[in-house]
Amino acid sequence: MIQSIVDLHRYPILDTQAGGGRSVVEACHRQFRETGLCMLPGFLQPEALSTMVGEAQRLSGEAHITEQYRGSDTSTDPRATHAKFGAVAYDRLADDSLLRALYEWDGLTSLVEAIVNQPLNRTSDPLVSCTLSYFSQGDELGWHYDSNEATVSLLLQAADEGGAFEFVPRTRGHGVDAKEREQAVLDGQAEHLISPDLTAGTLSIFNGNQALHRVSPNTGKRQRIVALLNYAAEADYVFNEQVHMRFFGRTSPSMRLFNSVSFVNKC
Ligand SMILES: O=C(O)CCC(=O)C(=O)O
Ligand SMILES: [Fe+2]
Repeated sequence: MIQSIVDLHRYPILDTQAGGGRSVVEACHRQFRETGLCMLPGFLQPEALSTMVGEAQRLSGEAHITEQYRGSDTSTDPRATHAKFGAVAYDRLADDSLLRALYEWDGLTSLVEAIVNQPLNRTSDPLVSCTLSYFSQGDELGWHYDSNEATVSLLLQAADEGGAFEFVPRTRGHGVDAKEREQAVLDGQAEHLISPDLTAGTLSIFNGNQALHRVSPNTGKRQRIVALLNYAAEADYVFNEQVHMRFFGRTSPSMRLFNSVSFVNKC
């Protein structure tokens, strides 16, 4: 099954202790240690990528649009963060969804753990564990930090103009004057900005809790679609209700049923 999802020729990660798998992990770990960002282009098999895009497009109509000006863990500078994009929760992925299968594959958790060199667990959140974000024309996710130890994203469809992922390594952390660096980033003067030309099917792993990063405004017509796969150091981690409400406009799977029933009644 997993061989029809992940390109195991390019990334022989069934065994990360020996041979090619070990080399992949070592190279990724080095990238992650040096910059806090590691990318695996062409991680998905082309057919799996188009199946995932198909599922994401089928679900796009029910994306909850979130718009906010400050996240819960933004920089010290009040100019951060404007965010507007659509989000679909984990419970909307089909039982036979390839994205769900990839997230629930223990081999991926082991790979991420090896790259970041820290024990991690998939989160137990019925909504946030693995989500889809949709950036339509004009949407963006302004400069921010994440609260997770490590963020894993899988780009399913790139924008045709704008919608770029930008990342400033080690904006904050030990012995760093975060305020000065954050201001430079927000002034457009960041010294070490990384702006990779991400292609669809790329898996990225980054320490978004130490590096300011953003998705620049999508100025093109094509929707940018990205899957976010969440992990936590603690077992059975569940995000709080504020996060659920902000991204999905509901707090639990049953609320969705309740909302759609009341919606039908109003029609
Ligand atoms: O869409 C992306 O590539 C990054 C998303 C992100 O930074 C986030 O959801 O916190
Ligand atoms: Fe982020």
